[in-house]
Amino acid sequence: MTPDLMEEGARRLESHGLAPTAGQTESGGRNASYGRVHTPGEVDVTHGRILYLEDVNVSFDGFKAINGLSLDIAPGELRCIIGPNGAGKTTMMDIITGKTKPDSGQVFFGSTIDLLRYREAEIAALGIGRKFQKPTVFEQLSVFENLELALATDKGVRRSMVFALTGEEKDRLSEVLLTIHLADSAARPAGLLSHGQKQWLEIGMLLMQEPKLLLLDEPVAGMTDEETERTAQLFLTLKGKHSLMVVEHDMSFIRTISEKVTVLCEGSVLAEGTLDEVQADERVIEVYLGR
Ligand SMILES: Nc1ncnc2c1ncn2[C@@H]1O[C@H](COP(=O)(O)OP(=O)(O)OP(=O)(O)O)[C@@H](O)[C@H]1O
Repeated sequence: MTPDLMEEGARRLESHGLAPTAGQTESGGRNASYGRVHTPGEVDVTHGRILYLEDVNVSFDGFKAINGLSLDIAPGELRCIIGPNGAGKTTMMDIITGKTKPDSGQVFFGSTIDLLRYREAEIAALGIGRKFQKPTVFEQLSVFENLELALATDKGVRRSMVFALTGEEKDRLSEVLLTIHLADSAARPAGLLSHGQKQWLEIGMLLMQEPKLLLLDEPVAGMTDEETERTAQLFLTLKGKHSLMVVEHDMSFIRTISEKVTVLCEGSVLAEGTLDEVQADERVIEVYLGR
């Protein structure tokens, strides 16, 4: 959650006579990228790629966390990223979202938008949404109000306490409530939701901003089997309309949703293909899946 969304949430809570809960977020400083600041232009996907990384390198104190990383994602694709701890998966997402600037390489959104020229908030505004591992929602606000709040930042009306939803926005909010399986819980305080429902709500908050590309970091960690299954269905619904990059360790979840899987290791792509293909790859078995 960006500072401006935090501020807006605090104002909303005050207007309800509620004090903002300290530690509203649990994401350890790695927060979701809300806060669209301007209307995004169209992303040029005529070359069949919504995201394109070429020979990207990042070192931390001489340690190469990302090492000649190249990959691309097609519009509407649902790409799964797997790999051992420390492979560079989070750092790759940090680079795409502008949190970390690489030492060298290219990172393009569509064919024309050079992401390395933009700051984190601007990249969110361009239509790249990021979901961190832990849910980040305003627990004292209702599900509906959380979604409304995501729209408020989208509309650039952070300073106004009250704004009227247009018919189109009401429709979007209703559609998102259905998509995230929370239509029956619209009036519930978010704090009363289960862990899985909070995750869906946060995904819904991103969806309110109509992102073109969604980056999701371990979305089913800590979920029950039923919640994991519902999340798989949710992602399959989102695919096509949005492009998704999903980092996950849960192999049965990946089997349910995946088309193409990329295996990262030591900061670069070790293997790419269907889950069956990468699971049969000796190098992947060696470094990640075990024998
Ligand atoms: N800011 C930083 N400073 C120093 N080293 C870092 C920093 N960020 C990441 N690293 C190192 O870079 C490597 C890649 O880390 P990263 O978090 O991207 O891996 P990961 O694939 O996401 O791992 P995991 O599956 O455990 O989340 C690790 O060795 C990590 O310790």
